[in-house]
Amino acid sequence: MADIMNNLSDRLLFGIPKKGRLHEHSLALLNGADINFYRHNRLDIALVQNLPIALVFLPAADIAKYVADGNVDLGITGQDMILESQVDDRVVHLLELGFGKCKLQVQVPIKSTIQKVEDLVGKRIVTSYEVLANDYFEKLDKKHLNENQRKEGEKTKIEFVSGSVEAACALGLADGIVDLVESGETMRAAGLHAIATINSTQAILFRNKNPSNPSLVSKITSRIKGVIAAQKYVLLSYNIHRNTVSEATKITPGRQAPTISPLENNDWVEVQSMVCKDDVAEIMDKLEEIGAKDILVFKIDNCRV
Ligand SMILES: Nc1ncnc2c1ncn2[C@@H]1O[C@H](COP(=O)(O)OP(=O)(O)OP(=O)(O)O)[C@@H](O)[C@H]1O
Ligand SMILES: O=P(O)(O)OC[C@H]1O[C@H](OP(=O)(O)OP(=O)(O)O)[C@H](O)[C@@H]1O
Ligand SMILES: [Mg+2]
Repeated sequence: MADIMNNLSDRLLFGIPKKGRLHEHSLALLNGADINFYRHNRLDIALVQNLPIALVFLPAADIAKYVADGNVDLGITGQDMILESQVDDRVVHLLELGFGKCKLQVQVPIKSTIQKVEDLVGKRIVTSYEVLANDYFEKLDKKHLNENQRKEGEKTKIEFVSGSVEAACALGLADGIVDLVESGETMRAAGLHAIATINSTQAILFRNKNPSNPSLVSKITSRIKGVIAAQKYVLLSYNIHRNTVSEATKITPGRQAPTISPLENNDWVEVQSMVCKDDVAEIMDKLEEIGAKDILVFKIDNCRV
């Protein structure tokens, strides 16, 4: 422990969610970016073995503030946490990470008479997103209540709970909640449905305005960018008659441009191109239709684009 503390001064501090929905995904990114570390049992700081970085494992909710205040140089958390912590103007967004995707929604019991957000004006809301819920309902209050009513305490009441928000209506604590929805399973299981979306969020890599080692921040950003691109794309290779190349490369234009290599048989060429994983089946169908042969799909382990 003492060793670790003495070793922090020359290291870039990188905040990683210590639990919850972003934890495993963040570790997978570090692994893909070859950021190797050993974490002692129960210790929330880990030294990276092959780079001058120390990982600091923190609750996702705190990472935004630590990065904004400069206690930590770089971090991963949800965009929602950055907004909720009110630090958006004090950090620099580097990369959207493609996980932790969900929506912050206003939800009410399916059986309730409340059908639209306007019906919640003046009522009780329970949430873990006090700031965002307050902003949202303050605007609604302004629209639907006059100044006197707002002064006389007829405003919508926002109450904070740190988790299990979905239970609040059934427990009689709230008329509606503001909570995250991904699959909708939690919401449905609690007998709730969404009547409005406040915002959509995903995990991002972001930094402090004056990181201690900017070139190392750039290096990590490029590595992580490569890992994300590798997850998103596959490499497609196929053979096609020269006469059809221009048609084929319209189907697979590549990120920059496709690579075209001659084959021993002069009339045919091999084309290699990165394509989005989600589109690959449809692209293969189209290539087959125009006469492409030997269509192969390769997984990309890592890349720089
Ligand atoms: N169901 C979900 N699907 C996708 N992303 C989510 C989900 N729930 C939360 N997130 C994202 O993860 C971030 C951290 O939330 P999470 O609830 O995982 O953290 P936590 O409260 O620290 O952990 P826990 O709830 O396990 O105690 C949120 O700010 C949001 O961006
Ligand atoms: O739409 P779903 O896929 O069901 O996901 C949404 C749920 O995930 C989060 O809860 P979490 O698992 O973090 O539990 P918590 O309430 O203890 O924070 C969030 O607060 C919702 O309850
Ligand atoms: Mg949670």
